[in-house]
Amino acid sequence: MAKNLGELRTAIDAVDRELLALLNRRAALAGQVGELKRAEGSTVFRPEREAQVIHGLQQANPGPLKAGNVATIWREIMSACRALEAPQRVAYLGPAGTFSEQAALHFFGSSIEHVPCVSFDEVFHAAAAGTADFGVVPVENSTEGVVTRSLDLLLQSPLHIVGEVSLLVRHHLLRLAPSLGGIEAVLAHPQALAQCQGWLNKHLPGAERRAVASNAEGARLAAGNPAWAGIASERAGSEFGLHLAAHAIQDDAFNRTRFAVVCLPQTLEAPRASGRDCVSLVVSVPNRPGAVHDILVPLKRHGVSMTRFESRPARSGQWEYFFYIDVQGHPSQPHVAAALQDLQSLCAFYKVLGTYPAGE
Ligand SMILES: C=C(O[C@@H]1C=C(C(=O)O)C=C[C@H]1O)C(=O)O
Repeated sequence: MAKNLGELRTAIDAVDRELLALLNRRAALAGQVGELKRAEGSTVFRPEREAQVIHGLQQANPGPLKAGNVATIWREIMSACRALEAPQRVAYLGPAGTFSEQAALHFFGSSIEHVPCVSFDEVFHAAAAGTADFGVVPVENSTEGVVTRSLDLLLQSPLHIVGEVSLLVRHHLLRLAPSLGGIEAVLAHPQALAQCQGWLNKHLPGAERRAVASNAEGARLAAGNPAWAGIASERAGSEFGLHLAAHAIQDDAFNRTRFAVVCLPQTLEAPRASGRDCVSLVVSVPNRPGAVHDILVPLKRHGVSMTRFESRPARSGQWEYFFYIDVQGHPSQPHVAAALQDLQSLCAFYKVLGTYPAGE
């Protein structure tokens, strides 16, 4: 016979008590693992182990919970377990409500200490100087291409990449009024203005476009002037009490941004193989015919897939370039190690930016 509401709620309360006991048992076990790791001098946070935990549970999941729900729930459980040791301090381009913050929460879960910064340079500086344990910076957008400042900073910095996050980026037009009338200026980060230029040309051709340090900063300013609008996330809208005057105004419905998680090598050594890994490199080759072709040959020869190839001027004034290359796999796999070794022997400059579990 079907249970009534009261009986169902009593059953749910009983399950919640069981879950609570199990979660605390899990937290105590994670704490013991932490003690063991500290005793042997290794770092507590292991992103590749967490990626495996989530992947394993998704495989074992009989439903009705969806795979995405399983990931979200366990990311939070593991975040809470880690924070019992010491909350991780994570730097990102602030203020609250930026996509960088969203990426940080996606990667670390919400049991973190927020270190919002005013620029990408400051994010790198905070993580390198130790005022933050990790930094999260955008590296690439599916509409606008690379985030050049982040790539330049990665090249110069002692930080390495230990993880990546890919976020679907939906931009909304946010302002004090719920409609489009009377907007004189639209304030946002240059990347967001560029990702929405088609929509702005069509719907707000007369409005000035003003570049500001972040989208959330644009939203904050729009909250102080009824003739201004910001382009930012829904979260930034609620943070500053703004209406969504227009929903999802990015020109590409599938607009995504990829973020890198960076830290000093002593904060977290390179993650071990998770089974779905990526190596990011930056190299330069001597300026001679065929040199760029040559660096791709070892990858082909050893059967290593390249998922990214970008160039940036080397600023030598000589039309020389740095090449940013991502390959699939982990250097502990012999074919990956052999390909990287051959590639390195051809390069005038070679730096591994990081080895990390591939984001979804
Ligand atoms: C408990 C561990 O340490 C940390 C916490 C984890 C967890 O809560 O499952 C997983 C990996 C580490 O980041 C572990 O390595 O198993």
